[in-house]
Amino acid sequence: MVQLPVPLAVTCGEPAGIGPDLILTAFQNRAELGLPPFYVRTDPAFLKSRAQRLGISEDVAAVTPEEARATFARALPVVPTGDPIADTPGTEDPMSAASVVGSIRACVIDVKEGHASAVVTNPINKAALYKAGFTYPGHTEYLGALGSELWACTPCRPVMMIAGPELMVIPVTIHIPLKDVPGTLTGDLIVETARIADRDLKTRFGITRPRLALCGLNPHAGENGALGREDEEIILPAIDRLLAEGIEASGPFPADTLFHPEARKAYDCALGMYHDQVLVPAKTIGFDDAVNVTLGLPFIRTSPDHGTAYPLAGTGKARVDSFAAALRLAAVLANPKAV
Ligand SMILES: NC(=O)C1=CN([C@@H]2O[C@H](COP(=O)(O)OP(=O)(O)OC[C@H]3O[C@@H](n4cnc5c(N)ncnc54)[C@H](O)[C@@H]3O)[C@@H](O)[C@H]2O)C=CC1
Ligand SMILES: NCC(=O)COP(=O)(O)O
Repeated sequence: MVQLPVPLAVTCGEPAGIGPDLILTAFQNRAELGLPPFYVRTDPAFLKSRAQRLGISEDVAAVTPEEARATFARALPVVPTGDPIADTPGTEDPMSAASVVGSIRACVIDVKEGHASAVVTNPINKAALYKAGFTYPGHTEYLGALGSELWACTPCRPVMMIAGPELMVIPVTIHIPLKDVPGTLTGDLIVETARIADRDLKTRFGITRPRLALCGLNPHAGENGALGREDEEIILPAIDRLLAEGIEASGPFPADTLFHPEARKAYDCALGMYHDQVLVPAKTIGFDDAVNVTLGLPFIRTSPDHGTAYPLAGTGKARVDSFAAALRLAAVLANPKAV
């Protein structure tokens, strides 16, 4: 008998967003999209309601994580979170925050307990969760905390990577206000981030000698200090430290000319000093096929590269490509030998 792979655990994300639509569309087209088996942790009645709204007639089955693998061929396996969720596309319900966060935590526990091979998250509305008392800036930071807690390893240092077929990028600082970036950027932060990138690109992505290109912080990478000193005083010494460790780091490069096709041939992954510096080119070049991957964790986590897209929720207009790519990549990273 052919043994099916261990399924992926998928979070519901913000119920008012497009996450539920993506789950249902992906399941409906699982064969054409070449998707590995997965199950979702949410309220099954809510997903049935969204399916009806979208005109998707696939069965939704309430299961345990152990039953999910065998169910996937006939019905969308859903492990109930216990809390009822209202189906109100585009309008968030403050009551759903606990279920959204609980779904993330439960999926990570599933991996720890061997029920799932990896976690794939759907977009959350960060502001809505902050309002409900969620203290982490985003999934990335929360998953780092869960990794440290559940694996009892030295504190996990999660690193955000947006990976597309044409460009892979990492923001060194992640979800912080732009005004705080210069004060947060230190040599240690850059070196730590690049070490994790180097290690995970080798071990998870099979790149033998990852070439990391580091962006400068200031226009023209500081123009020899005339346009800012961080490039010379923080980033350049960090690159020297990385080179001394045998990590193939280069830069600091002016970010405005690092992302055209010819420049991209010279590196495997670009490290930016702040979120938008590298997420703008990554999403511009690969919005539909790029995947958000968290490096530095003791488990695999991927996610689509986009957000909740409220106006599209419940309309059937959300494109499933990035979510499908996130499912496929999670399965590959969780089981590299199967590829
Ligand atoms: N990983 C996560 O949980 C993420 C969550 N967010 C959250 O999403 C919310 C909305 O953020 P925005 O900046 O508006 O980004 P967004 O990605 O939701 O939307 C940006 C634009 O892309 C379009 N779009 C997004 N996904 C699409 C898809 N699958 N198919 C077709 N069009 C799509 C939207 O309609 C909109 O025009 C925020 O609350 C933010 O916190 C944003 C990024 C990642
Ligand atoms: N813009 C991408 C993003 O912010 C994703 O954040 P996270 O929730 O995956 O940490």
